[in-house]
Amino acid sequence: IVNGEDARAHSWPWQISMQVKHGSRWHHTCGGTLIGSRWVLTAGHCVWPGDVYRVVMGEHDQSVQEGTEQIRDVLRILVHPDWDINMVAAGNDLALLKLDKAPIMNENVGLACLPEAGEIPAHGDACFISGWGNLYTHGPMPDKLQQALLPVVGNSVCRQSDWWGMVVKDTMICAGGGEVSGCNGDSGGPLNCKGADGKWYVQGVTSFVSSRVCNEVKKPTVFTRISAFTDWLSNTMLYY
Ligand SMILES: CC(C)C[C@H](NC(=O)[C@H](CCCC[NH3+])NC(=O)C(F)(F)F)C(=O)Nc1ccc(C(C)C)cc1
Repeated sequence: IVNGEDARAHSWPWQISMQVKHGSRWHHTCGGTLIGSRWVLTAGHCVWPGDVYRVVMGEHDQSVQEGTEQIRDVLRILVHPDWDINMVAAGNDLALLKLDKAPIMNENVGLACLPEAGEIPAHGDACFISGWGNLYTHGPMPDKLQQALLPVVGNSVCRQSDWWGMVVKDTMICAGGGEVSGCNGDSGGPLNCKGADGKWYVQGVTSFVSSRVCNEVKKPTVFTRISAFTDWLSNTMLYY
């Protein structure tokens, strides 16, 4: 996240770190959201055939063993059937990770609330992006979970030619577009939006930013809109 701040520890208890094994070491590669006792939602572009992943929950500072971490292996990976890495603009940038065992739910690890099918966050809705992605383009990753206020940009604005244009589909949410943005490593993480009931809902899965510079003005961070995939999510989690 570019121009964010340290999150208060464990204030987004559904935020997970998806880690990939390189040799004998594990590296954070993407964010994700705990949406079921054994299910994590992340981005399709976070999954590469042949890689081995694990999920770390209850994490805050990745450089410190805080005693709140719970680590699980990934038993099964289900990438959305219409995701195509060569057609990022088509959307469907989703993957479900089934964990080998459910984590213990506590004040540091909990399930996200998901929106009703078809719910579209309004232009100007105050949402927060969270993640351990780069602090600036090609910059370092932080140790502590970052967060940043990222107001929703309605698709009619986001589709303007000097913004994202027709890259933005109905199944996407734009947010930000100023000096604050997601960046590599935030992929797959949540867009946290406060509902009318005062509860936080995860409305989006971080998908892409400008390929020129993460926080390019008029190129908001683009999220996969979860409320457009409620059937796929429930059917997949029910079946596998
Ligand atoms: C240096 C980085 C920031 C480059 C930038 N990376 C990204 O946007 C990556 C992965 C995107 C998947 C496609 N490979 N995502 C992120 O950095 C995220 F913000 F989501 F955390 C990018 O490729 N962005 C991109 C790629 C394709 C498009 C087409 C839809 C035009 C738009 C933006």
